[in-house]
Amino acid sequence: MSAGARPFGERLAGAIDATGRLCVGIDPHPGLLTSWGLSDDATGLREFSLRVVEALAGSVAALKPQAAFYERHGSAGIAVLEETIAAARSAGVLTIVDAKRGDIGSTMQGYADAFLREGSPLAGDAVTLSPYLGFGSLAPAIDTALAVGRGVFVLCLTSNPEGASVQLARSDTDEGRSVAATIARAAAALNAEELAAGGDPGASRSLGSVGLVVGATIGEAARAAGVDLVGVRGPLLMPGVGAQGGSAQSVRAVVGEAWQQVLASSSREVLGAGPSADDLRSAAARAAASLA
Ligand SMILES: O=C(O)c1cc(=O)[nH]c(=O)n1[C@@H]1O[C@H](COP(=O)(O)O)[C@@H](O)[C@H]1O
Repeated sequence: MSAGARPFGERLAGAIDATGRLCVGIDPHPGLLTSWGLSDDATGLREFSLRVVEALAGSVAALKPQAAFYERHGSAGIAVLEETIAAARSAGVLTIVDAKRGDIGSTMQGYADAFLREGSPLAGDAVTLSPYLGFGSLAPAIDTALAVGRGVFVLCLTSNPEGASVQLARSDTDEGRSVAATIARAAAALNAEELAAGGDPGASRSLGSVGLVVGATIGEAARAAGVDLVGVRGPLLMPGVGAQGGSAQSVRAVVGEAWQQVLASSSREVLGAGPSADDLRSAAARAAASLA
């Protein structure tokens, strides 16, 4: 899909309405390449990625290629990531490039140019960002995304157990709020501005283009951290479904009233059903049905 006039949040809401709340991560782990009968090199990576796009386009709301598994193959792997993004665009499925970038503002513009600028071969429809140099340092990426109808997902409450030691810490500079709550409030302010500018300040089903990453495995952490997920008014990318132990039930328990914002994500559990396209589609359909 060519980014442009329609905001990312609106395009994602349309994809969720059409196909359900599932995103499938394209995480070509070496073990998965082997179990699919493919070589652990750029040729195997290409075959794996294009098969996933072909099998799942049209039946999931988004695909999320994990940049790490392309970068480990060097420049040939990055070329495959570019080809995967282009194939998904041609197939009409949204892509979230999982690159988790974050740096000082001036360098952040470089990442924005790579992952969000119109015409960049590494630009999907959205990118994951890490806010631990300060949410404000992400401004060049967020500004670039919003200007061209792309989106971002900012890490807020991650699925890994180590995340809590940083994300639940209380800030000295933001009235004692948790780090996660500070991040969520910053995203909420940007979404309120975007939705108001789009003439849709009140509609509860609208989604802004600044999403948060909230793990499917975090239990009560959003409440403990004082994070108002409904108030964010942006999509909640929820990895951890499947291999990390998360499920539709755990997603519901984490988000409560914010269900309409959920985009649950699963990688290994779906990919492990391959290489047959039918088996991949069945695994994705089972995961999507549990989220209906
Ligand atoms: O940003 C992410 O997608 C992400 C954030 C997070 O908190 N936890 C998390 O697992 N992820 C990513 O989601 C994917 C999870 O893969 P599976 O555990 O195989 O479903 C990996 O690519 C992770 O890097």
